[in-house]
Amino acid sequence: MANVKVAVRVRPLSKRENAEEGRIIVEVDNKVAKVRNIKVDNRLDGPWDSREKIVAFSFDYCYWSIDPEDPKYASQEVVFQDLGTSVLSGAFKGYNICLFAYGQTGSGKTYTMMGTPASVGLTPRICEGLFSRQDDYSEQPASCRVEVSFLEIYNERVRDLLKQSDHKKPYTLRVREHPETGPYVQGLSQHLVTDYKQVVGLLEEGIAKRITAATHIHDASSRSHAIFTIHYTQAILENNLPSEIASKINLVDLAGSERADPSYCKDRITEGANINKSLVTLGIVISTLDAVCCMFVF
Ligand SMILES: Nc1ncnc2c1ncn2[C@@H]1O[C@H](COP(=O)(O)OP(=O)(O)OP(=O)(O)O)[C@@H](O)[C@H]1O
Repeated sequence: MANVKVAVRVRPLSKRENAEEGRIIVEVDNKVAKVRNIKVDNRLDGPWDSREKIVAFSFDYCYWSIDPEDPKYASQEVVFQDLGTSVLSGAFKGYNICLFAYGQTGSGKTYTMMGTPASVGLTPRICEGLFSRQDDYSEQPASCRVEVSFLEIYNERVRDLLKQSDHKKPYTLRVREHPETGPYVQGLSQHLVTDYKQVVGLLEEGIAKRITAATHIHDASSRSHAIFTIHYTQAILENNLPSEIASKINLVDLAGSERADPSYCKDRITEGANINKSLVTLGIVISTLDAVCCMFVF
C-alpha cells in the first residue's frame, strides 16, 4: 500500500497520569518510536541494564509533542505541514484522500484532528488551506466549490451531525453502495461553504453534538467515530472545454479502543464493545487491502 502513510504522535502526560506518577515509556528517534517494556523483571525503577527490553517501530513520521520548549517538539503546525499539506496537494490534483486518527482512548486523536481554539488541529487547517490556496501544486482552477458533511457512527448507527434530527430516532441514516461512486450515506446533508469561517461554524456545530462521556482514562472521551467529508470540485478548462476535477477528502476521528471494564454502566460497556468491534473490523479491512495489494505487485 504505497499510497498509505502512517504517523505516530506522543502526547504529554495528562494531569491524572502525572498525579499517578505515570512515566513516558516511548522515545522518538527520527522515524523510529522505541517502546520500553518496564515490566521486564518488575524493575520499575533503577538503572538501565541489559535486561531492559526496547521494541522499535518505524513510521513515516514520528512526532514528539511533550514539551514546547524541546527543540524536537512537534506542534500542530508541524503535523499540518507534513500531513495536511499532502492531503491538500492530493485534493488539488483530484485524488480522493482519507486521513484518520486511530489509537487508544485519551491518546490524542481529537486533539490532532480537531485541536482546540488555541491550538487548531488538522481538519480546520486543511479547510483553511482549501480556501487560501497559495500552492505550487498545480494550475489554479477557474473556480472551485466546497461542500461538507459531518456524521458520527455511534453503536454502529449513523447520525447527521449537521442536521436537526428526530430526538426519538436520531440514528437512522443508512449506508448504501452506488455502483459507480461506491459507498455513501443516504440522506446525509451537504453544506455548500464559501469561506473558512463557515466551515469552522459547521465544525463547531457538529463537534458540540457529538457524543462524549467520562471514562476512567479520559473525562471527555468521544464515544463515536466522526467523519468530516469535504467534496472539493474544481472548474477547469481542458483543451479549451469546461471540465471539472472532483475529489473527496474524508477526515476521520475514530473513537478510542479501550479495555472492557465491568465497573462501567451498561451504556459505556455497550459503547466500548461496539467501538472495539468496529476498530477490529477496520484492522481486518486494512490487512486485507494490504494482502490483496501485495498479491498484485510484481
Ligand atoms: N499533542 C498534545 N499536546 C497537548 N495536549 C494533548 C495532546 N494530545 C492530546 N492532548 C490532551 O490529552 C487529552 C486527550 O486527548 P484527546 O481528547 O484528543 O484524546 P482521544 O484520543 O480523542 O480520546 P478518546 O478516544 O477517548 O476520545 C485532551 O485533554 C487533550 O487536550
